[in-house]
Amino acid sequence: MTQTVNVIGAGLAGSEAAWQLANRGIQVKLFEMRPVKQTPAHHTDKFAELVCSNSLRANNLTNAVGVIKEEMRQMNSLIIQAADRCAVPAGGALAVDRHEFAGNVTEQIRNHPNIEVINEEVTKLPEGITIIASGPLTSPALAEEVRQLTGEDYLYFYDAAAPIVESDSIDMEKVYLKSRYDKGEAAYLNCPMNAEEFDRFYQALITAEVAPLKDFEKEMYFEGCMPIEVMAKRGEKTMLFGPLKPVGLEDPKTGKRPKAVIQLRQDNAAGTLYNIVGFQTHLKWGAQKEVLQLIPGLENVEIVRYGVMHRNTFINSPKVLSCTYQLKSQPTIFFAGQMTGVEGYVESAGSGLIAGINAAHLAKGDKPIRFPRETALGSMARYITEADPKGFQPMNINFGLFPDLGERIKSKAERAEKHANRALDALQQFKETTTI
Ligand SMILES: Cc1cc2nc3c(=O)[nH]c(=O)nc-3n(C[C@H](O)[C@H](O)[C@H](O)COP(=O)(O)OP(=O)(O)OC[C@H]3O[C@@H](n4cnc5c(N)ncnc54)[C@H](O)[C@@H]3O)c2cc1C
Repeated sequence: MTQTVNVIGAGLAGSEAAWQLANRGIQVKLFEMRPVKQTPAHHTDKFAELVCSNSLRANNLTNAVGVIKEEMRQMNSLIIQAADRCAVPAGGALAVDRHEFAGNVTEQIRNHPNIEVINEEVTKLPEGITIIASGPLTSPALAEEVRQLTGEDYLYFYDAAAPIVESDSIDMEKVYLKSRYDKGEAAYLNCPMNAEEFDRFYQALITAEVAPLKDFEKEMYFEGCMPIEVMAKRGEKTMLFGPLKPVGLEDPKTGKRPKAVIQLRQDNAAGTLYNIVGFQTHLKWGAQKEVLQLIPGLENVEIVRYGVMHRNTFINSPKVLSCTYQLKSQPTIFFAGQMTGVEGYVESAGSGLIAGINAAHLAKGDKPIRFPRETALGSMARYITEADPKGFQPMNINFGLFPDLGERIKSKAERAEKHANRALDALQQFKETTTI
């Protein structure tokens, strides 16, 4: 008889895992604590809520994260299908209307006959096969359970989220619509700065007041989600080669390249909201407004959501997990999502996809399967479980994911598609020769 599988957390990973299980005929109990108990970063009661950027990043085969998306499409991924349905213009990226997207995922999960949603906080692990997908903001009681289960000390660090502003409040005379190197449609609003404007903005940013960090938590940032003020303090060049990079963003009015450019990305389908790209911040709210108002075009900006910072919890995957996402010491327990140390919406969902498939195998009395190393999904699973466990750091979302595939794609950009196609062929062959 097949067993029921518990999934804890209806975020990107848990929703995908539940979907994969349910579509394989497995009964799923999906536990989600929101809205009974909120996390410090979520705002709604919807599943798969995107807490910061509304972009799922590159959507083409010349980028590793584009390859994993394509693999997930071919694996009937709930998250990627919903994203495709709710896409908003974003050049070569797959960005979504976050409310439509989360609404879509929630509806499909709630309407699935094999999924029972239980709105409560899990404080003790349930009996039976269980996928823990409670994310970087796992509630403290469950985090303690997991700590005891894995016998490992947790690593904590901070992540940051960027502010969202009203498009009505942007001075459209001063900004221009363009994607870098005119790739894809012109999807970004660009705020150009000359040397003087940049200098004023830069000085304000490095001297602005930062919200206090709690004593017991170590100040440690993810490179890919580093607060803008922390980056600025590393030197102005760090910003000019980072999120304020002007190359490929010449001002159409002058034909010239500004000293710096701040980009805004559409955040909802109606186009009434924009988020400030790469502008995660831990500045005090008043200071945030003052600094943003120094950006040309944003002098009268209305901020609908300020940048925030919060804790991130993850396990030492190379020590405790196998590449099937099972706990080595207790194979009926799976981990998925950011808890495993993957970072990013798509990567989290991708690990949920594999954990869901494997938990379904186990529930039916079959052996879990290992995705081939050649595929992006398999490459990611191997990386996080085969990395050096000493000082294990979650993966950086901006620097390409998969050390194998990701690096090959980056270093040999002109042959990227060939590498990507090899990954997709490997997946195809895997599907033809294995019962997935
Ligand atoms: C502030 C912030 C900004 C980020 N910015 C980006 C970004 O811009 N781009 C990007 O790609 N990635 C970003 N990330 C990373 C990305 O959000 C995560 O990788 C992704 O959401 C993780 O998916 P997940 O399913 O593991 O966790 P989540 O999506 O967080 O889902 C976990 C779910 O578990 C629930 N839960 C927690 N504890 C319990 C419990 N005890 N019982 C029941 N339910 C519980 C939570 O309510 C939540 O719904 C960011 C993360 C954070 C926290």
